[in-house]
Amino acid sequence: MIEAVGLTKRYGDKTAVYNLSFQVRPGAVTGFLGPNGSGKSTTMRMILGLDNPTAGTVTIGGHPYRRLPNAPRQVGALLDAKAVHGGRSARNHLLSLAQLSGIPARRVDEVLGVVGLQDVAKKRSKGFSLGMGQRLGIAAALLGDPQVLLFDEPVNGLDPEGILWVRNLMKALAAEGRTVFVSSHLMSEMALTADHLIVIGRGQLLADMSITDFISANSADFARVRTPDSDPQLREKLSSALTEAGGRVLPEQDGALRIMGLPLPRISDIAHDAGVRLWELSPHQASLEEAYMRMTQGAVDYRSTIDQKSGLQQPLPPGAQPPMPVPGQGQPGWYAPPPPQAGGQPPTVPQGPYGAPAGASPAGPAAGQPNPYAQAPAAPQQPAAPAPAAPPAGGAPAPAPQTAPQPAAEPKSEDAR
Ligand SMILES: Nc1ncnc2c1ncn2[C@@H]1O[C@H](COP(=O)(O)OP(=O)(O)OP(=O)(O)O)[C@@H](O)[C@H]1O
Repeated sequence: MIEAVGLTKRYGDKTAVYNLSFQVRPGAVTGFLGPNGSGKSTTMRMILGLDNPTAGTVTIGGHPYRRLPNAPRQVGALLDAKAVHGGRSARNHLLSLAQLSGIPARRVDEVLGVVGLQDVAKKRSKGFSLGMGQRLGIAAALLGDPQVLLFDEPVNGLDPEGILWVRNLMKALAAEGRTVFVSSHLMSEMALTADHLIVIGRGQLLADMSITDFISANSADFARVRTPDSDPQLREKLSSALTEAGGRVLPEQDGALRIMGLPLPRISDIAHDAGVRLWELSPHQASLEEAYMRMTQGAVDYRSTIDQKSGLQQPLPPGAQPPMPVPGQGQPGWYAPPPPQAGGQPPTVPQGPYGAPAGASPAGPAAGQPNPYAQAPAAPQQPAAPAPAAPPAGGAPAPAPQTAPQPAAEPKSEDAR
């Protein structure tokens, strides 16, 4: 298990991670989500002992990474697939990593087979495609047959077959009882792969819950209603009637209406009473992507000037009400309506492992430390220059950038796959 408690990282004035507490448990794939620059890679580097926390702790199997005995056999990681000596063959790259960690050479051939690179094992990695590089990075992570695995954007550059392979691999690793922690920007992929989600925004915890809970806590059930295209007045009439009855009405891109706050039978009755024929009346639940967008839109650092100026919103139809802002979560867009609760309040969310709300609100400030985000402007910030990669911390032998280690407290079977 990975456990972070009050984890904070500052780079000069920049607070990359603030008071982050979470657990990543074995036997499940835990997705790690957050907008660009929200602190995912920094968190992973701290887990792997590549960066020192400014405050707080993070342990693997109860030990800081650097104190794990034979760490490369306890924890494996893919952080940067490009961090490979391009002049070396895939096999030699893995062999050198194996030698450093006392892993037998036969394991190199095994993992090359697992990731499907056996036929190009003797080719120099500088000729590898992005997808091949990702596979080589995954092979390096698997080398020590670790119980704990961290993957930073593992499906980057992979084709659909490769993405499916990674998905099945993650699930299989978790099914073997391993701890699998994976960051990704692909929500649809996370919805298919992860059992549990940890979501951060501007370095702070936004959610720590199962995918199912995350979607229901951050999205609203809604109905789609479509009136005959030939008569736009019917749409307006229905929109007014539904609004009058207490529903929230938003336009869909295809001309339908999205209705929140009214059950389907009631919508049907209202339409009937108003003399409006319906071509569609269907129940819906927002996708993980919509739920994620809704949760994180207040914590996005980098936003297109086009989005800033015109937004994604469409003009509302007559009688329709704009979505209400949710405290601490920014202004919802048309695709991310507030939950259908009185006053547009955010839903009750499950408690996190430390008693703090694991859902919409960030964890409280660390004792004695001011919250650096307390005064953060709601408006998007100016894009900053890309951050330089953090150097390995201190003088301790750092793991190879893409190959980090695995935890001591959990038993593991050698060559289990
Ligand atoms: N070595 C560093 N020095 C200064 N600032 C840094 C350093 N590393 C990261 N940062 C800053 O910390 C913040 C978090 O960066 P991080 O790379 O952890 O985010 P991320 O969530 O992984 O982003 P992405 O999804 O774009 O990879 C960013 O604002 C980044 O510029």
